[in-house]
Amino acid sequence: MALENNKAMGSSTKEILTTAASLAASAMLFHTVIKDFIPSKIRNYIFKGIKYLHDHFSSELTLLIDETDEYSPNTIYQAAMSYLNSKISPSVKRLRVSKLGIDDIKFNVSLDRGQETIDVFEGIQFRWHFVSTQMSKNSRRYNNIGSLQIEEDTELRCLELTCNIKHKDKVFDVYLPFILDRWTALKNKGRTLKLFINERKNWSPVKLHHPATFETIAMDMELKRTVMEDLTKFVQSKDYYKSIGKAWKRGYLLYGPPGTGKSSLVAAMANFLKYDIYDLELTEVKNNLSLRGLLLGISSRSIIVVEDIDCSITMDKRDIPTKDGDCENKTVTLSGLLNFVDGLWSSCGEEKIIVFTTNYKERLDPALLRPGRMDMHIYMGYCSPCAFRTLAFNYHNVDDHPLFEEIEALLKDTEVTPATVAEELMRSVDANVALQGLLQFLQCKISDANETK
Ligand SMILES: Nc1ncnc2c1ncn2[C@@H]1O[C@H](COP(=O)(O)OP(=O)(O)OP(=O)(O)O)[C@@H](O)[C@H]1O
Ligand SMILES: [Mg+2]
Repeated sequence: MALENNKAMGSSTKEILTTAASLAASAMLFHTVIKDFIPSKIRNYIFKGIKYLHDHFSSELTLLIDETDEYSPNTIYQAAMSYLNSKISPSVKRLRVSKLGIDDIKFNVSLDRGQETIDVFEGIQFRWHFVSTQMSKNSRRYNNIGSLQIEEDTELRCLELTCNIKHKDKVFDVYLPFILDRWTALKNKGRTLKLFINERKNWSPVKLHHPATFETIAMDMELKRTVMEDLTKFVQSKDYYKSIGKAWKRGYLLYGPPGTGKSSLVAAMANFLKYDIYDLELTEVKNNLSLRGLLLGISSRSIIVVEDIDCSITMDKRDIPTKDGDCENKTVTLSGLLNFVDGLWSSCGEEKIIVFTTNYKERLDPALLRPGRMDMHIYMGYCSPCAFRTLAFNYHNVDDHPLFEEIEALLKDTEVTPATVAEELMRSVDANVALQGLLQFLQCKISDANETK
């Protein structure tokens, strides 16, 4: 449209465009010459004028793609960042290099802040510029629901996409959808799952290589089937959640003694659903405001796990009002966490699973156990005969053995965790030796218990 306008305007417009372009090109030189003679306020004023002229007559279209859309990650930004990693022009002089795991053969190379790269797509040239702005410490602003937010040292990251304005339709109809499709395909196809850990206010990813699957988890068969069905139903229920007006998320509370497979079950869930895990260490989080920032930075299709919830949260402290009346949080509180779990924040972004684990369910605040808060409570108990068979198969590939009957009878009489049974089974690569060792271990344990009675 803009191009047609230019044509209609004829050669005089072309002259203006050329003038504006050369004005902009001379700006740098101009800046160098005048900076010693003209005060900065007047200088800025002159530059704003030149920029206005340039923008007004320019035939370029620039799209700004912010990292976050209000409080949720911006999918276009994520897709474009991933796309650009494979499109960096040879002329780019500054790159960021990382490696997700020690055994990863490939380096992840990405643009550094301030760098530009050119992508040619279907013969059209697109210029990408990675812009980063540091917001000053303790900036205060009101959010869209009118409450005061205090933000510290925020970095605003943004991608600028520039092309000729005549390609505007192509950008929206073809180029950006292509980048998004590529990203979705990459995310779903044989990708390595990630485990995110919170360090101060940010999430740091490492590769998730946990081998646990629902096949290897030793637990009651019926319970295992119920959990798997519940997860499958959840991922297929997008429309259902929408129709009942609920955020598309599900909460699980895993409880039981140490070494019964709670963390392993979380890994099995992630491997089953192909979801990333966000391991939220609450003791590392300064206050509810930081917690909110972290939670809002979590992508959809992920599992948020808070381990040992009974130890990691302040149950009794509440928000402490400051002198000037603002409600500034001094610590992470249960109310802050619950606000997220079933409050408005959790509806930003979709498809999330929240898992809390604890060794002591009875120590949890009743607010956390209230009906409807955690959708499913899963007890991970001591090793049952059925769980033992799974472990024997995991470690020695045996599904029957003459010692099974005796071991299973002893397991009914004593409390041994699957972790302990697994440890005994790993003592030898020979199944006969390992099972004999386990049998002796159980016999000793029971006779010790009888002696102390
Ligand atoms: N139910 C189980 N099925 C298979 N392996 C298990 C199971 N429970 C424990 N294990 C084995 O024991 C190890 C420790 O288990 P895990 O860390 O999952 O227990 P946990 O319940 O999370 O313990 P904690 O309460 O101390 O965090 C696992 O790496 C796994 O090898
Ligand atoms: Mg654990």
